[in-house]
Amino acid sequence: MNSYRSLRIALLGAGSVGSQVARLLLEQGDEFAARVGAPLELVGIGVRDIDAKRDAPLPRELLTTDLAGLVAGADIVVELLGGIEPARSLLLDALAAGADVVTANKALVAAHGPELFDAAEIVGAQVAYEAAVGGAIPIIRPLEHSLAGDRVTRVMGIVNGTTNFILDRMHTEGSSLADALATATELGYAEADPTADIEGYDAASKATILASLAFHTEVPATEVHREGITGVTDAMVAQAERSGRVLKLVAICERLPGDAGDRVSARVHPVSLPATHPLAAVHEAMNAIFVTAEAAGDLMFYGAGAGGPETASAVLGDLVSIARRHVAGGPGTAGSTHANLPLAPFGDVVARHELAMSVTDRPGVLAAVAGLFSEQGVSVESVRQDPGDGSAALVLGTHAASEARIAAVLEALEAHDDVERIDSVIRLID
Ligand SMILES: NC(=O)c1ccc[n+]([C@@H]2O[C@H](COP(=O)([O-])OP(=O)(O)OC[C@H]3O[C@@H](n4cnc5c(N)ncnc54)[C@H](O)[C@@H]3O)[C@@H](O)[C@H]2O)c1
Ligand SMILES: N[C@@H](CCO)C(=O)O
Ligand code: NA
Repeated sequence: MNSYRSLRIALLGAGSVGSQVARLLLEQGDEFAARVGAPLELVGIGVRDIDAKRDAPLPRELLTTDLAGLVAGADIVVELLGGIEPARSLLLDALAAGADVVTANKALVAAHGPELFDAAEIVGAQVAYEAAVGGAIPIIRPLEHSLAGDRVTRVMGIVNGTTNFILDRMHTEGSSLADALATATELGYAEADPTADIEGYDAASKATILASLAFHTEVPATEVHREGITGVTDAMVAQAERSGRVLKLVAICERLPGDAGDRVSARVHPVSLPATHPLAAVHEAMNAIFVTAEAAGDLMFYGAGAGGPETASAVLGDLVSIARRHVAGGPGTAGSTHANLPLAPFGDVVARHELAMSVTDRPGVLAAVAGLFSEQGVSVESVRQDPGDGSAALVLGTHAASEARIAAVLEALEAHDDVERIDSVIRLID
């Protein structure tokens, strides 16, 4: 090993992920030093309550409630607090002082990534956030580095473990959404406020990050169309199973070609996948991300998207890589927004849809309903009708149609006297 001075590491947060990062750094210090070429000195761990119970026992003398003091003088700040403030301000202070930053905070990177990256660029520092998407799965680095010479056309993935766990339990055990969420929370997958998971906010943050990286375009979180899983019913699960399909919450980031040039779309919503689709085999809280690039073709990244030690793996990978640059020198790398492609409105996105509805059970209703589809230029691919007691359950599958046209069909259906209720709308993936 050369004689490079030790690097001062400040760790903010000792929760599920932070306590594991601290444990591994302390347990494997010699190995990290060998890999980096300099000792990594954990100078302190910023916590809220020194006496709180932790997942891993940590040396009391390292714990401090003075987070601002800890950040000052650090070479690398590892932020594992979660939330926007005080994480944002602490990291901006760290960057202003020339420190590098590692974070797992997808909410922060999605909402304030450009602000952090700009602050880093001013001083030549780095911001690394591999753990923010797909937990342990290497996905940020592949998009930023390995695929830097290719043109990515689509990123589609299961990026929220909690909702995947819930939908999986609804399919495999007939669990209710509420029961499955309670289990996911007990297992430590869910966010502190699980609304972020089940309403799709967490996945939307990840979609923002993935789309921005994949397409070299700033994609604000507010531009990501978002639907969670609270509208997914037992009946929809049963319906999907009857068709040999599985419901999953996915993030889709696409480059949409058009006459006026390419545009970018990022969205999060449930989809119905054939049971044979590779993403259908992603069970429990696992994550998987499909990347399609022009030259590389299809790539799939699979692994643990949540969990303390798993996420710590990605955090420590970033830490080692940043620490190596300190020792070896050379420029840092960062994503770019040079392409700056326009964003496509959600209405322009095209998909096959399946609409289930309850209609009056009388002759001519099917033709009337089908007519509403054709009036909006939506072509019906399949129709199934189950007669009921005075009303009939109708399931119509469409050919690929824009979201705007489907929205118009739904409006017309809702206004139609013979349509009692729209039971569900789900997008189909082939
Ligand atoms: N847990 C996972 O599986 C996972 C996976 C990927 C990313 N992440 C991200 O990693 C980050 C940490 O997640 P976690 O699961 O460890 O959360 P956590 O809630 O278990 O830990 C956060 C810790 O930070 C502390 N904290 C928060 N604000 C503080 C403040 N102002 N001062 C001092 N301490 C403060 C909390 O007391 C808590 O101990 C989050 O950004 C999360 O989104 C977590
Ligand atoms: N709540 C998140 C944690 C990992 O980001 C999930 O369920 O995937
Ligand atoms: Na990752």
